[in-house]
Amino acid sequence: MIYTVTFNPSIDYVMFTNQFEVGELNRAHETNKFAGGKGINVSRVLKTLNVNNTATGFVGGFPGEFIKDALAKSDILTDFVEVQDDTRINVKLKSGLETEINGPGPNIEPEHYEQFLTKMRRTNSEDTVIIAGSVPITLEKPVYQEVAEVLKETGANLIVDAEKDLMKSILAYKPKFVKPNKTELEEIFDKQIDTDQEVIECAQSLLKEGAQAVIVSLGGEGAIYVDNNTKLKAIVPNGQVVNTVGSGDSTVAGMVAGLETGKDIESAFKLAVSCGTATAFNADLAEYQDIEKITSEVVIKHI
Ligand SMILES: Nc1ncnc2c1ncn2[C@@H]1O[C@H](COP(=O)(O)OP(=O)(O)O)[C@@H](O)[C@H]1O
Ligand SMILES: O=P(O)(O)OC[C@H]1O[C@](O)(COP(=O)(O)O)[C@@H](O)[C@@H]1O
Repeated sequence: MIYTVTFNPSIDYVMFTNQFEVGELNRAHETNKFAGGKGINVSRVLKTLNVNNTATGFVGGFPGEFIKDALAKSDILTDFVEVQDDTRINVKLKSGLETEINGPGPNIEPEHYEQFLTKMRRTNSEDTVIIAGSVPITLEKPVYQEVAEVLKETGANLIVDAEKDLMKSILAYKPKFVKPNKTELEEIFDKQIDTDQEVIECAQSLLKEGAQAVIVSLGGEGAIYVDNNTKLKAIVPNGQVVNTVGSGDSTVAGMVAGLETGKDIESAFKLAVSCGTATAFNADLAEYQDIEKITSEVVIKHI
């Protein structure tokens, strides 16, 4: 089974405004609410690609009910730990520019965390676990590392999409791949990255630290894939960007789906970026027909 872990899910409240003035009354002309959080987005796109999976993590209160309900409607299996506090609601403001405010997340009690670890202890070497996104601030333990330690024992495959220290903390556990975006890569290496060669060198450093492969997503510039044998660059088509929230998560989902269905690295990577771009061009996450169309337009080069 494929499991996605979202420690800190969210309702993504997307508001489209014609203009936005800080400190003034602004009115949205359209709003949407989506079940979000990085692992949950991966689950949703995996399901769109007909790859069954189970979403786990912590949910609470009415936003938690909203998320479980949305996933059930999409036939996605869930196995969340229920907490007392409300799951966060993240605001995504689309006013020409994209502005995001993400909440800190609910209180997670030690017994909730223990219940979650028990679920991870039930995985086995046939399973893949994708851990993605931030950790609620009340969960002070090194949870990424602790989960990676459990998975090392059970033999399950690990895939990670998280910021700076969270991602760095698990490299030694040899994740199948990690997916920083360019900004995250710059934060990890504390320097500005301007060229593909610099991206490759940073990715290779992550390989040296233990990652088996690295996908660096570059927004509208596509993405670069690096492992010890292969270096690929994906060029994505131009189109109308509607909402890039979840693009990176969609990239992760496409890669997992590609590998899971036996595609070679190049085809899996092509599917990955096609999912990312199909999401960027849509109000919600990528839809199947759009992914198929964009796949025929993406160009993959060996670099
Ligand atoms: N403006 C865009 N035009 C086309 N594709 C995009 C655009 N922004 C994002 N994407 C697609 O989504 C992927 C992930 O986007 P990126 O912004 O790098 O990740 P994240 O959401 O993690 O910050 C990119 O590799 C690309 O395929
Ligand atoms: O856990 P974090 O880092 O606060 O991120 C959560 C947010 O990221 C998202 O998962 C989107 O992530 P990406 O745009 O990087 O794919 C949103 O659904 C959610 O609001």
